[in-house]
Amino acid sequence: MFGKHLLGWAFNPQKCDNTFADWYYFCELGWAKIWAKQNLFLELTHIMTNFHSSQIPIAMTIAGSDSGGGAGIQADLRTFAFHCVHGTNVLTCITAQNTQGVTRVDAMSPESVTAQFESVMIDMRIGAIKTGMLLNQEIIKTVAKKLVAFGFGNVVVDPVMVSRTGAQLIDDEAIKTMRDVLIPLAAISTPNRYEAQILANMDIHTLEDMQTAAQNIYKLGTRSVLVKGGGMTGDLKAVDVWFDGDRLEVLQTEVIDTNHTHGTGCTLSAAIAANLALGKPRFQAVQEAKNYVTEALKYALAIGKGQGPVGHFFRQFKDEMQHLEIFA
Ligand SMILES: Nc1ncnc2c1ncn2[C@@H]1O[C@H](COP(=O)(O)OP(=O)(O)OP(=O)(O)O)[C@@H](O)[C@H]1O
Ligand SMILES: Cc1ncc(COP(=O)(O)O)c(N)n1
Repeated sequence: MFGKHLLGWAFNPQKCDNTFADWYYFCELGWAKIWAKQNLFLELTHIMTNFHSSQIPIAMTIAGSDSGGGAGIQADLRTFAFHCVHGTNVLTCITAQNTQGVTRVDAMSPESVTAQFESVMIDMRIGAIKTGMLLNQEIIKTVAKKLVAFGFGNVVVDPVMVSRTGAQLIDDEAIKTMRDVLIPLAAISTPNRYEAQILANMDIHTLEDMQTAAQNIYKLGTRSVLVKGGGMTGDLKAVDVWFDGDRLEVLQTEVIDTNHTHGTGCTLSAAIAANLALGKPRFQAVQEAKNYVTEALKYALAIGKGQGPVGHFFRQFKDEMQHLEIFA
């Protein structure tokens, strides 16, 4: 009984309220104490298995691996964990990457992408999916086909096509497929400035441009769109524009003064997907995700020789770790 109550507290998403540290400490300390003092391990394992299948929300990321651990699948899974959402993943490519850039990319085959997707979908109840780096036209088409086959609509499409610095990451054919085939399947699309320029077919320099672009991209068929401002200048860096066919909203936070912004886009879309999996409405999911990214930027990690990653749960450990001087 005692074990049941403790597990209920530790893994109840309603009570979780972003306290990844609570969860961590519970596992590290609480669990060990229970084992040592009461020898209830087998009972707890049994309860946890039942709990897992019935109550923990599950999300999926379809994205690439970042060997440096700052973006891609690695950032997505950490973000899901912070939100107390179990993360599953479909790997689309493997990048050799660090804080200074990408030196090699190996694509997974469309057959592998299909197999990973089906394997998870037929077994678990997925609440929301996010897509990240899909790399090429074949993989984009494969993902779109599978989403349609499973009738899955709770999808956040982060159309990774152009980096925030303006470098094109996928070829023109793949961009066309992203625009014509995948974006129309999205519940929420989250283009950055340069991706929005391509999708909306216009230059973006001002807040008004971001608003017009959001309205144009909505016409592609996505059920809502968030044009992100990280690639803008000045205060607009922290401004995103939302349009869902009805509401045109400007989301603004403080600008965080850091160069260590690697993984912000991945983290934002993963946090939106986690919030959707937790059952939050779309606009609320986006608002809370933006606040989460802003917090993660405050605890960005000055690691490596280049642009370090955002700190996904370091806020929780700030008192213990401040002396290490790792934060940006
Ligand atoms: N310096 C900053 N201060 C506050 N918010 C920021 C800053 N930089 C980016 N953001 C926010 O981070 C989120 C991600 O936006 P961004 O435009 O950087 O996406 P992206 O280009 O896909 O990401 P990346 O740079 O990781 O490729 C947005 O909500 C944006 O407003
Ligand atoms: C594997 C992979 N996926 C995505 C991105 C973009 O990351 P972000 O836009 O969040 O910095 C990246 N650098 N690597």
